[in-house]
Amino acid sequence: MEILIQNIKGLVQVRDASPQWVAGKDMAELPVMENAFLHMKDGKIENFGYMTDMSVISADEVINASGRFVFPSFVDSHTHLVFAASREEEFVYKIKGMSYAEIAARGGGILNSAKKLQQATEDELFERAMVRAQEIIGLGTGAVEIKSGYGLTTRDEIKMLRVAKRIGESSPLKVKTTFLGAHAIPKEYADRNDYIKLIKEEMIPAIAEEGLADYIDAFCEKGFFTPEETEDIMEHGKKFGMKPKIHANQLHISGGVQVGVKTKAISVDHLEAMGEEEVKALQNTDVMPTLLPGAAFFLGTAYPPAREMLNAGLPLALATDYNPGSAPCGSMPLMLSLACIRMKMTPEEAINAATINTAYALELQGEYGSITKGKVANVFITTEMPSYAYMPYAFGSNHVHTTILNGEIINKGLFDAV
Ligand SMILES: N=CN[C@@H](CCC(=O)O)C(=O)O
Ligand SMILES: [Zn+2]
Repeated sequence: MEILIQNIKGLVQVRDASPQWVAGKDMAELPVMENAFLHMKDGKIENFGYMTDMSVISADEVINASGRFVFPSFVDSHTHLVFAASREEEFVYKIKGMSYAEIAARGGGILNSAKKLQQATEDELFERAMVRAQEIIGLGTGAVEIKSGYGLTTRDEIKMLRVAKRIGESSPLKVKTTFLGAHAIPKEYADRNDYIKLIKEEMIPAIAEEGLADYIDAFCEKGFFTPEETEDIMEHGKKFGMKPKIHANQLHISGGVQVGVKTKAISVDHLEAMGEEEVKALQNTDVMPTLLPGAAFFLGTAYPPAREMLNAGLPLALATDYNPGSAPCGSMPLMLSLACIRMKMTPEEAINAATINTAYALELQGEYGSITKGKVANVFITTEMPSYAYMPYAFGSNHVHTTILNGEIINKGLFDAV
């Protein structure tokens, strides 16, 4: 299959040689080629350039993108896409003033999702998660990380990860999986060490045996897992080939950032509660700080101090955290808007954060996250818009018009019939 997109108003995130990531001041630079063409062949980006330099290309499909922009598909590097049911009853408790921690302490929150997930079959979970997978494809996402963490028994954690893997096999999404058995301690464990022992001695070996997880995660937070426990679990996971990616500093300065640095995590995610020491700890490391503004928006907590982190020269990634408890939304375009509006990131910084830097956070920067020859042909064409900054500016609408994943047209002209 060969696709040619021509007369592109702006080809966004074009890079001849893709960097590992972009950090600090460099995040303000977003390379955009105006009046461009993009040629995709056999699932890969074959060539791109200015229309004035285009030679004759005989493609199976020729798309005229005049007035529209072409972006590399978003990489959403943090989701809990597999869950059994929504939790809007807790949404109402929150509206009435109860905090996330109070709801969790009363058996709501993660434990509530675990109860529902344990009752669902693998096929039921798969069907429900596939609906979400289709939804995020329509919102411009092409690669996604999916965590377990609502199973909390060996059987159910495995069930979740099998479903996550099946999504990667049954949809055009590139999927990476993360084992998050250390999401919460189930109520039946009078001694928390017994649950941690189960994670280390039973869950991790069984999951590794089936090759179900690329990464290992823990919710390092007051009332969940301590920094010492997190470190112990991360180190154990590493022995089984799972690299750390940690839920850190969401509600408090939890020590999660430092554990991430110490255990050489690929990313530390959330970072709503950051002090100077945490920012410093991340400097000169390979850890990608990943911000999840959908959770701060939904829970009404402080937003991560993005500008301070950028001023300190750090790279930033942006992901949705799509989950039923703290961020029931898988829209990467909305994350761009929240990053700009609430965290004072510029559109250029936000787009870099949601493409090349999230690709790094999934170790996919060699194949995804930019328009670079030889990378996977994962792109979307926008609706007609005056500039690429219109994408985060005009929040709440879907500006993704046509989705191409692995060099195949997935959704075309979603709004043409409207
Ligand atoms: N913070 C921990 N885990 C999820 C929320 C889980 C839930 O409430 O179901 C998060 O990333 O926000
Ligand atoms: Zn999360």
